[in-house]
Amino acid sequence: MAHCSSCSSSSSSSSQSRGFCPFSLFLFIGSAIASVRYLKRREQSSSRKLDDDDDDDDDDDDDDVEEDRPSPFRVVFVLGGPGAGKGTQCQLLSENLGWAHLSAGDLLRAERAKADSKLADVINSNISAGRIVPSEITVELLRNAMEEMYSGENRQTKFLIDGFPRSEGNVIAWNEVVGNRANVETVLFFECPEDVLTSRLLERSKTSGRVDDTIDVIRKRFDTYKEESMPIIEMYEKDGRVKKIIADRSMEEVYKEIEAILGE
Ligand SMILES: Nc1ncnc2c1ncn2[C@@H]1O[C@H](COP(=O)(O)OP(=O)(O)O)[C@@H](O)[C@H]1O
Ligand SMILES: Nc1ccn([C@@H]2O[C@H](COP(=O)(O)OP(=O)(O)O)[C@@H](O)[C@H]2O)c(=O)n1
Repeated sequence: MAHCSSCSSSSSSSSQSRGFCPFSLFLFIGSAIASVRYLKRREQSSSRKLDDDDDDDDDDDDDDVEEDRPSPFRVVFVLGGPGAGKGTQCQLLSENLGWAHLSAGDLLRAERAKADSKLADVINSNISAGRIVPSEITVELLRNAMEEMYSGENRQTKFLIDGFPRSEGNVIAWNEVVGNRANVETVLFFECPEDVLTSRLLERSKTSGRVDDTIDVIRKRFDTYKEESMPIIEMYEKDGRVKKIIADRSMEEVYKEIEAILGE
């Protein structure tokens, strides 16, 4: 057993001769308790790791999102008709305020463009028809992008999610896959008359190279928006998370309003 310096200095010879020092005993018991606690913790963490490994088959990626993340991701959904200016504003906001911009449409187009993508056909057929791509595809792309940005150098935790959720299926898939690991703080709703949207989209079509920026598909996208996306915006309006943005104004005016909202 170790001897403490206070005992040794005051009565070293007597304590050594008796082989007992109360302070040393105290230290010994303290370190024994600490060792037992340490071993217990090690045991718990290794059995937890095994559980995780077992879970990997069913629930593999959930652990990646949660791993040592202190609090839920902060999310703002950005909704509104095609051409309302969602992408334009998100781009500005991410440059100036540090929110990451994730566009559901951009992620789908990027997946479609991959040479080896098995999803290219299904994504393409839906986008070309102005319909909603199956929700599990879109949510998976979003979830992967969020994880990637969180694991990157910046440890990104604030996301502007542009063009999502656009249907009941989108909401259900989000709740299943991301759920309470993200806190949807606000829903920005860009309101803009249809004739303005049409002229913006036709203007954009001159340079966008998008297969869906043609008048026929634009009309179909408006129908999809009214039938599937508007009910989702109304749902969020009821729970008080919607901030309506009058989008038929200059880019600067729209930007200032949103900047004030996100800066609150
Ligand atoms: N406030 C605005 N006023 C005029 N044109 C705009 C405005 N905001 C965006 N645009 C233009 O309208 C088109 C559609 O904008 P975009 O941001 O791509 O919309 P969304 O992402 O909602 O489809 C783009 O060509 C963009 O440059
Ligand atoms: N949540 C989403 C977002 C986009 N999409 C598809 O991607 C297309 C383009 O969406 P986008 O957000 O890039 O473009 P805008 O319609 O807002 O201009 C949509 O018309 C849908 O076909 C989807 O299926 N689900």
